[in-house]
Amino acid sequence: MDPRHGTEFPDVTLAIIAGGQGRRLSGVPKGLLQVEGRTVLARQLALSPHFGDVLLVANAPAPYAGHALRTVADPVPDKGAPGGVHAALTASRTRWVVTVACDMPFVSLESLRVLLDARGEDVDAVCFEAEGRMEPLLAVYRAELAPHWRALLAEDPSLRLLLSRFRSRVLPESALRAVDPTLRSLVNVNTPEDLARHGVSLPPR
Ligand SMILES: Nc1nc2c(ncn2[C@@H]2O[C@H](COP(=O)(O)OP(=O)(O)OP(=O)(O)O)[C@@H](O)[C@H]2O)c(=O)[nH]1
Repeated sequence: MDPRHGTEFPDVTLAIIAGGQGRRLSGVPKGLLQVEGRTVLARQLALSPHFGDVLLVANAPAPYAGHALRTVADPVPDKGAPGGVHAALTASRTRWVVTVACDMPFVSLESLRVLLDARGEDVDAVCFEAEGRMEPLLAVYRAELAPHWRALLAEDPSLRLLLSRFRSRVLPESALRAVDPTLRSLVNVNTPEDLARHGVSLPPR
């Protein structure tokens, strides 16, 4: 599929990063976790009409097969989330990529707009810092970083280290709170306790 035109962000791919093993949730495909009867993946895909393209990064794609999504695996395996972002940058057909982790059930379009509006010619990546932490899995990246990113993967870097190697714009918590007062877009669920706290359910057996 060619990148879609006539959308709000035709030069941006929405990349859902779902290549982890979800060990703290006994290996459940986290994109199939449910909120109010809808999977997290479906909630995130509801944002996709605003973007030029959409992409799923999953090393074990079978659980997501029903969605008929363009799906890629990590070209460099065993690098964790940095390898997932690399996969998205490599597979992108658009100039920019917005990454969303598949374990973030409450990502809003408004929060993505804040990130996307902070792009510029002198910027390679944009993310938020909130409650003292950067969140590089709700972030915008320039796709042409892919080869540089790949070279750095040899060092087994964290996402935060990678961001420090590029021209990254880190937006303050107040920028997100202006559109998302409780920072729900940044919630990610990793453990049974997280599921209970945020009203997220396991997929039906
Ligand atoms: N493509 C890709 N994505 C990954 C990889 N490791 C983690 N992720 C994704 O990165 C995000 C954050 O992952 P984590 O919570 O750190 O790891 P996880 O594998 O989901 O869960 P745990 O095994 O419990 O740590 C999720 O969206 C994962 O799907 C990987 O090796 N490749």
